[in-house]
Order: sequence, then structure tokens, then C-alpha cells
Amino acid sequence: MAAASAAAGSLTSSSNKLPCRFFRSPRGLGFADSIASHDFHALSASHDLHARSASHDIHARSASHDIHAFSASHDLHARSASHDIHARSASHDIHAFSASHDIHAVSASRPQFLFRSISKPSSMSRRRVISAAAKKSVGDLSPAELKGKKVFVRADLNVPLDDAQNITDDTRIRAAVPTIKHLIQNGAKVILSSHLGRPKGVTPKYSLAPLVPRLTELIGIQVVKADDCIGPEVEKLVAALPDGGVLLLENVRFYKEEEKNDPAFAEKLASLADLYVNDAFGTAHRAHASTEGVTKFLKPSVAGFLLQKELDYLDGAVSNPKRPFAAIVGGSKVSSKIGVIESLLEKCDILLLGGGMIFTFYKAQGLSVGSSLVEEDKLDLATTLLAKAKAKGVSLLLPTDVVIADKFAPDANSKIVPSTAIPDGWMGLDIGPDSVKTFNDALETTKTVIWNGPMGVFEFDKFAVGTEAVAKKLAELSGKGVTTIIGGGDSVAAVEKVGVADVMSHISTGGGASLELLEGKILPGVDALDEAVAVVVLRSRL
Ligand SMILES: Nc1ncnc2c1ncn2[C@@H]1O[C@H](COP(=O)(O)OP(=O)(O)OP(=O)(O)O)[C@@H](O)[C@H]1O
Ligand SMILES: O=C(O)[C@H](O)COP(=O)(O)O
Repeated sequence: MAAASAAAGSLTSSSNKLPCRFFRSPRGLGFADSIASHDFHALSASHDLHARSASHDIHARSASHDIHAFSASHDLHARSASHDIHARSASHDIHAFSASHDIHAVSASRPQFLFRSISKPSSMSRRRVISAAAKKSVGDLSPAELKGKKVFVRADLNVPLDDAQNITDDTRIRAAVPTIKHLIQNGAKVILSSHLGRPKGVTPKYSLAPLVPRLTELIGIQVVKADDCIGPEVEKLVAALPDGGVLLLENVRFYKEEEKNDPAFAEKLASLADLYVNDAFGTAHRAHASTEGVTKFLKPSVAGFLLQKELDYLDGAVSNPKRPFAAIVGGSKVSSKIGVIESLLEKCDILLLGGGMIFTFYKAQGLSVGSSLVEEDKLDLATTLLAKAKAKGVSLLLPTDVVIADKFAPDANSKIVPSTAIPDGWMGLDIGPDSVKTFNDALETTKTVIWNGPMGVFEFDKFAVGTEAVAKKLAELSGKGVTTIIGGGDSVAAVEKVGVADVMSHISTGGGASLELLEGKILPGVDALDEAVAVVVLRSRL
């Protein structure tokens, strides 16, 4: 089916019947959602162009506006004379031409990216290749480099389990599958490794065994499980692994040497394999034996598809955003978000604050906050952050009204008050309806939004309204082509609760890792990987 968004204006099709194969937009914004059975040709003279095709080629051309093109399984040809191109193809070539602007091209599984920026020398400095392309990818390895090879894949399969050892959220398992499937389809022997929880020594409740049925189901072949992650028994299982087989090692954290990044332990892990793929974004901020140490003993050491995608959005799209760029930061305490706020203040145009941290800002401004959560030792910091935002010209918005409660409980009495009128004995547990409206109006103007941290105590239904409103607004904006990035942790849980996870541009699988990346820190698990070699062809004129 082919669809044009409400904002698409004068989109026309060469045929009145769907599916369409040709869109021309002389004026309006072109947004085509899904072309099921024909190649997609999109032309826009003066507006942004968003093209998405599940199963056919995309040819996108815009004279003076941005192009966002995604093709799941076919080639992608994008040409923009004077604006940015964001091109992504899961499994095929990308040919991107921009005369004078940035190209962000990510092909998940082709041997190499084809970047052609046909620039005048004066505009060359504007051409940049985002960081996702800076590390060698599993997709850069040829079939010959994978066939019959033993590949050590570090994934983050640290999923929540209930008391009966049932997986309560399989997101991280599903996110690990594309890399594993790619490897087995190329005849590699996959040695899959992960941690689960924070065990002190061998602890049965932290075994990876409960993950085997779900992994087997998602990958489509029986996953073999080892009872250890190193040693002679594991070596035997590796030796018996057929091409295209998957062996899941036991929790690497059963050895204290893992978190100590012990070189001898890393060497033992590495000795099982011929090459290394790190797809464990959620653990990339840890310099552990299986995330960093092994790279000293295995070459090549490359990034998996999930790791690449996380970097693409949380680093690439945030460092070089389409503007206006808004950041929404919430959560409980300002102390845990200082680094993120400071880093985002350098990059964003609009900063919306919510959650428990706002009361420290109110108090710093001399307002009464009742018994709301306040970090007394961070009042000066809050004042400094407000001044920094002003100095940088960032529009920092604090909620204008709050939902207050007479106790911290799901059945508390509640009312809505202006943020200047919080009575003694009451605590703020959510942002109010005026704030939601102000935030929505501010977000309406944006082209990129990143969200980290809930607006209130969303675990209690009564105080989940503000958080859910943000989730819904971001879903709506995603439909209009805004890049929406959910930075991990509780905001992801909120987006999932509202049922809009699928429409967001990117939902991070990392908590701590996404925070550290947003703070601008280098992630050791990424840093240790081999550099990519991108093909960049420059010519002097179109
Ligand atoms: N007004 C408030 N008062 C007290 N707690 C609040 C308030 N608003 C939000 N919270 C709590 O903040 C918690 C989330 O804060 P946290 O700093 O962990 O956010 P997060 O970014 O989602 O975390 P992470 O990504 O590390 O998981 C939630 O449990 C929520 O109940
Ligand atoms: O859940 C996470 O954030 C990752 O799996 C990392 O876990 P850790 O904080 O125990 O290192």
C-alpha cells in the first residue's frame, strides 16, 4: 500500500490505483510510507522527502531539500542538490549524491558504503560521514571471510526474568537477531556470549539457559547451550558446531575476571574463535573481557548491526541533528543527568525538563516545592545550568504546572496546581496539562527530538499522564518525518506501555550506555573495534 501523510500536500501518482510507482511533488512535502510491489521514484522540488520501501528500489531526488530514504531490502539511490541525505538500507547498496551538504549513509550488511559527495571545494568541509560508519561492520566482511569461521559474538542478552525464569521483555534478544542471522546465513559458526545480571560467582538464577527457547524460536535453528564460557567442554562444543550453527556460552560474569577485564581470561574467550563481533550496545560502556579485552586477541573485531544503529542515532543524529533539535530530559534526580544536560545544551535548540529533577530547579529559583524531591546540594548547579542555557541561546522550558499528591502512592489524593503554588505537605509527581500543551507546541516545530527520562512517576497510573503525553506526541511527530530517539531506560518502558515503540525512529537498548554516549563519553566496547574504510569519491562539479 502507498500512503501520503496529511502534510504531503499535492502528492500525485502516475496511476490512480495503489500501489503507486511514481510520486512527483512540485511543492509539497513528499512522504511515502510503504510501496509494497513497485520501485519507488520520488521527486520533490522544494520540500523534504521521506521515502520508505520494504521490498523495492528507491530513487529519490530533491532539488533543494532533505532526503530521508529507507529501504529494507533493495538498492537506494538518493540525490539532493543542496541538502542533507539520510539513507539507510538493511541489505543493499546505497548511492548517495549531495552537491553541498552532509550525507549520512548506513547500509547494514553490504561490503562497503558508497558515498559520493559531489561538492564544490568551498563546501567540502560540510561533508561528513557519521560515526556509525567509522567502525568496521559485520556487513563489511565478505562471505568468504565468514564461511566456516568461528565468530565470537558479544550480545547484551541481559533481559528481565520473573521468579519462574520467564522472560518478561525480550527486546534485547530480538535486537541481537539480525547480526546472528546474517552470520549463520553466511555459513559462520556463531559463538554467542552475554552477561545476565550482576552475579557474584556461579549463580544458577543468572544462567542464560532460560533464553535458549526464545533465541531458538527467533533465529530459526536450535541453539546449543554450553554450561561454561571457557574450558575443554566448551572447546568440544565449538569443535562440533556446524557451519551456520549457534552455541550460546554461559554467563561470562560467572567469572570475576570478566568485569576485571583480565587479559588471560580474555585470551581464553578469544581462543574459541577466529574473529569478533560486538553487538552488545547495552554493555559497550563497560571495559570488560568480553567487550574490550578480546579485541586484543581477535582480528578483525567489528561492530554488529545493532551497535551500529545505536551509534548512528545516539551519536550521529544527536551530534549532527536536523534542526530545530529538542531534547527532553526527565527522571528522578538532576545529579544523575548533569552530564547529559550539559552535553545536550551544547547541541540542542530546545531543552524541556520534567520528572523529579524540576523541583531542584524551582527551589533554586526561590519557589516553594512542598515535600517534592529536591537535591539541596544541587541548587547551585541548577542555577548554573539555567544560566548556561540562556548564554547558549537554548530555549529551556520548565513545566508551568504540576500534578501534586498528598503521599507517594498510587492511590494518593492529587490535584493540579501552578508550579509557583505547591502547598506544604504536597509533592509534585507529574507535569500538568498546561505544561503538556506548552511542551507539545515547542515540539511541533522540531525536526529531531531525543527523550531520556520520564516526566513523572509513570509507574503509578495517576501520575503517568505527562509521560504518556510526551510518548504520544513523539509518535505523532515520527509520522511527520521528525527523527525521534528514545534514549533508553524508563522512557523506553513508557513508550512501550503506550504502544508506540514501533513508530519511533530509534529506541535504544542501552540504559547506562546510552546515557554515557549522550554525555559525549567514549564507550570502550566501541573504541576497541577496528576502523572502517569508507569509499569516498569527490568530484569538483555535478
Ligand atoms: N516527580 C517525581 N518525583 C519522584 N520520582 C520521580 C518523579 N518523576 C519521575 N520520577 C521517577 O524517576 C524514575 C526514573 O528516573 P531515572 O533517573 O532512573 O530515569 P531514566 O533516565 O529513565 O533512567 P535509566 O535510563 O537510567 O533507566 C522513575 O522511577 C520515576 O518514578
Ligand atoms: O542492563 C544494562 O544496562 C546492561 O546490560 C549493563 O549491565 P550492568 O550495568 O550490570 O553492567
